[in-house]
Amino acid sequence: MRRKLAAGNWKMNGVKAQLAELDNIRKTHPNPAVDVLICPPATLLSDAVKTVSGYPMMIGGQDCHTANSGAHTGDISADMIKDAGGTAVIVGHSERREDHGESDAQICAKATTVMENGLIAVVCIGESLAQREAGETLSVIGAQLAGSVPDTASAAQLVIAYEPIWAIGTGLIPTLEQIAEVHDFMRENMIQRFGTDTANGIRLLYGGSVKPGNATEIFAVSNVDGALVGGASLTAADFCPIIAALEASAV
Ligand SMILES: O=C(CO)COP(=O)(O)O
Repeated sequence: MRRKLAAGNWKMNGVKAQLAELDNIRKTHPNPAVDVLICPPATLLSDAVKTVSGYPMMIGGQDCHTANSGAHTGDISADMIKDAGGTAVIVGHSERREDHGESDAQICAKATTVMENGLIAVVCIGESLAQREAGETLSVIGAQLAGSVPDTASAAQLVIAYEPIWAIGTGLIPTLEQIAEVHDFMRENMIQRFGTDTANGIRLLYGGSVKPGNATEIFAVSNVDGALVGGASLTAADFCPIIAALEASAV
């Protein structure tokens, strides 16, 4: 039904030498049984696409503008990412929301542009520690889903990544029960909005301190269809065991 997805977000890490890690992933997993996506910094997009030529790995962007072109110094568009050979774009990462003040409405507009360009939008949502401690997690997630996911979304072009802000880069992860609660909530929310068929095709990823050591237990959680991995996607040595754990969970 849903093909599992192991996604890596390199964030602002990597110069050309980093592309060797894509080769290493390819050598270790020549024929992955799950979808694999790496989102390098924009400067490496074209070279990353060339590096994985002939290998079933998707390459994506980490953000894009809402427009396809125009007077927006420093921004890149979904059209440019597509032109470079990318097939997916992360939108609404909490680091973009925080560093650049991005709102749900802007993220929704970005996701719409990504989909209009025929690419997959990986829409990120997640609560802060203060929101979790205040018992607001599900209401925050519900509001972010309502505000950031376009009405026009199709299952094939939408991936949602649940990334609790306090779990990103901290080594902390929610309990498995907490992950299940949010993922079940997200699935139900999508069913209410898009109907069962579409909702059951949307991949829901968990992100935040996913490592080789915790991947297997996270992938066994209800409605977790893969991971969006930051730090542990930077080396094949860390990312390949995560791919393997996802493959094992898929059988
Ligand atoms: O933000 C993340 C992926 O987008 C998660 O980052 P870490 O895996 O480094 O915690």
